[in-house]
Amino acid sequence: MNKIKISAVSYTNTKPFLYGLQHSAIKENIDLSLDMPSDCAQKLIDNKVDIGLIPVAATLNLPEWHIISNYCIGAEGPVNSVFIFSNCPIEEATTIQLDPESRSSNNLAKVLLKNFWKVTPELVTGAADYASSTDPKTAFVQIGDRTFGKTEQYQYVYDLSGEWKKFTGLPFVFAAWIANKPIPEAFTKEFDQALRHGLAHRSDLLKVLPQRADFDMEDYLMHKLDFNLTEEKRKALYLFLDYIKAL
Ligand SMILES: C=C(O[C@@H]1C=C(C(=O)O)C=C[C@H]1O)C(=O)O
Repeated sequence: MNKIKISAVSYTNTKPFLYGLQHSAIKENIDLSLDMPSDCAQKLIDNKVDIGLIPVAATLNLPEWHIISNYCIGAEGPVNSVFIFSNCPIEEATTIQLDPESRSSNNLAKVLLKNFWKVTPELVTGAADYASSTDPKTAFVQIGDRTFGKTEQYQYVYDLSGEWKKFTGLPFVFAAWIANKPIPEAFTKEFDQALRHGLAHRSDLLKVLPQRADFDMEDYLMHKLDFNLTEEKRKALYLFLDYIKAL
């Protein structure tokens, strides 16, 4: 049998899933690569992989897509790794730099700016001074491990899934396991079992992950991230896609 090609996110948030895949027999049947989220999406769009843990916003660029797992990268409220960092209140920012590694959170920022904060700053992709501008009215979106320990460095910090919760009352799905073609059910069943195994062994994973004084890794992996793709999260996902389409 040809191996199923999979692209997964290279951040800490995906380590429980990797643990599960690496400790299950399914590892013999998959060809796994680790990529930044924007590249996971591009690989699935270009059909270089069959399945990706892709930013849900990128489904809008796929002619065919199937959610193949009951697990995701989500949050029931603040996630503690997806932020707008700013030196002024968000309502006063004139420029927002977007994160080149993100697809979902850049769009989440746009949805919140328009519909929740009701402001229209300039949005910049590929800023030369991304995340290092000294302009007091320039803020930036940032996701993943690069945000760890940064919440003390900026005067105004907006946790985007926390803000989404205030706006909609709903949880949020950043990324989901999505295929660009039908995948046999025997495989998806075994795949979900492997992911579940990884989630059940987060405490073992925490023992080997590097700890940092400025970030609560246990709280992040056990509580802030919520990996279950519940009905409410699916509802939030489709609502989010509707908001993106209306931008
Ligand atoms: C919670 C996170 O979720 C992520 C955010 C993504 C995005 O903005 O496109 C994509 C995948 C996830 O890794 C994070 O990266 O910190």
